[in-house]
Amino acid sequence: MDIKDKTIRWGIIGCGNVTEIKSSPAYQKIEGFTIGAVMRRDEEKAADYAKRHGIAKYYTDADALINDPEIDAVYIATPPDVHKYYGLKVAEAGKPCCIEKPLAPNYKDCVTITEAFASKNIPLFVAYYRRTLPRFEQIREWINTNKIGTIRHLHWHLSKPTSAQDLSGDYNWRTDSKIATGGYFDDLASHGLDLFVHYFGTITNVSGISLNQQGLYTAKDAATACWLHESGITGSGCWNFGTLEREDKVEIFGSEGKIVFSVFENEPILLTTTEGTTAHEIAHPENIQLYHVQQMRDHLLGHSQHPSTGTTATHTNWVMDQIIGNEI
Ligand SMILES: NC(=O)C1=CN([C@@H]2O[C@H](COP(=O)(O)OP(=O)(O)OC[C@H]3O[C@@H](n4cnc5c(N)ncnc54)[C@H](OP(=O)(O)O)[C@@H]3O)[C@@H](O)[C@H]2O)C=CC1
Ligand SMILES: O=C1CO[C@H](CO)[C@@H](O)[C@@H]1O
Repeated sequence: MDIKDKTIRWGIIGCGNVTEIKSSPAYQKIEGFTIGAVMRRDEEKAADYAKRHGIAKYYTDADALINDPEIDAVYIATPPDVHKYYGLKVAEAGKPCCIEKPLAPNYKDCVTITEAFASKNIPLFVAYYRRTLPRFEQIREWINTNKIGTIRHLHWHLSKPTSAQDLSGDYNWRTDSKIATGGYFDDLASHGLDLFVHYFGTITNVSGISLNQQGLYTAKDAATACWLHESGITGSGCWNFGTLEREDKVEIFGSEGKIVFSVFENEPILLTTTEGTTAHEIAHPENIQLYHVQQMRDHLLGHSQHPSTGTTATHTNWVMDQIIGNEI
């Protein structure tokens, strides 16, 4: 039976934090999608998750989920170090796939994953859901309709205090250099950089400085960079994970105005034009991946093209590797 004629049954590999509210409920809410099974290595937690979310089957073996004939598509929501391992198996099984961000810990692995799906002409989506959120699409509309004139430059400053977990020395995959060379940069800066490419196109030149200032974990904790989009717009960024105060501020500078917003916080967007400054509150859906999931459904039905694919996410990893200094 053609995928277009039936409800698409998703299997989820890795059912941790991101899936609880942000993603899984969206897969159950969108008409034409359902969740057929989940998998994680801890059986008790897998069973508990399936029960709480009303999912019929759970596995501790990913191969069993991937090859289950009652599973049509697979969402990989594990930490990034095993995205390639599972992604290649899903491509081999010939099933559409969505992989959490970042697509992999480095650009090379992203290329391998993306080519595996492309060679079989199977859709590969990546959960950079900001590309589908009304709040960020409103900004894109202002940019594209020259609301602030010709765009010249953008700057993003993201900083966070050292957390109790960072100080405790307890294991955290987000700051393990074997999983994320750039630490919280990989985890968080990826979202904004991906969004800037969505707004302004491919980045052709980028240089960065990155290091570990605090010595609290193996990953890096500080980075700064400048770059050029193919459109001629310049960008700069600064990410630091050991400051007194939290800050998350993007400024887009145009010839006739400015847009100020935050990537993670829900403060109003400030739009300055020659007529003054206005504040705009645009709420997110309860399950923040809702429109991303809806657009995967529309893509699979052949109605529209999803904005976040293996190809777009691979470019984001290329930019990140340039900044963090991973070998390309
Ligand atoms: N788009 C977004 O807003 C967000 C995206 N993310 C991304 O989602 C992914 C997961 O993050 P998060 O949910 O916070 O992580 P968690 O640590 O909360 O959960 C990870 C899950 O993956 C499972 N897992 C870990 N290793 C393996 C493995 N080798 N095989 C199978 N399952 C495994 C764990 O279960 P077990 O140990 O039992 O196997 C657990 O269920 C990351 O890529 C992250 O960057 C995260 C948060 C927000
Ligand atoms: O991608 C992400 C978005 O935000 C979360 C925190 O607020 C992160 O932990 C996460 O990995």
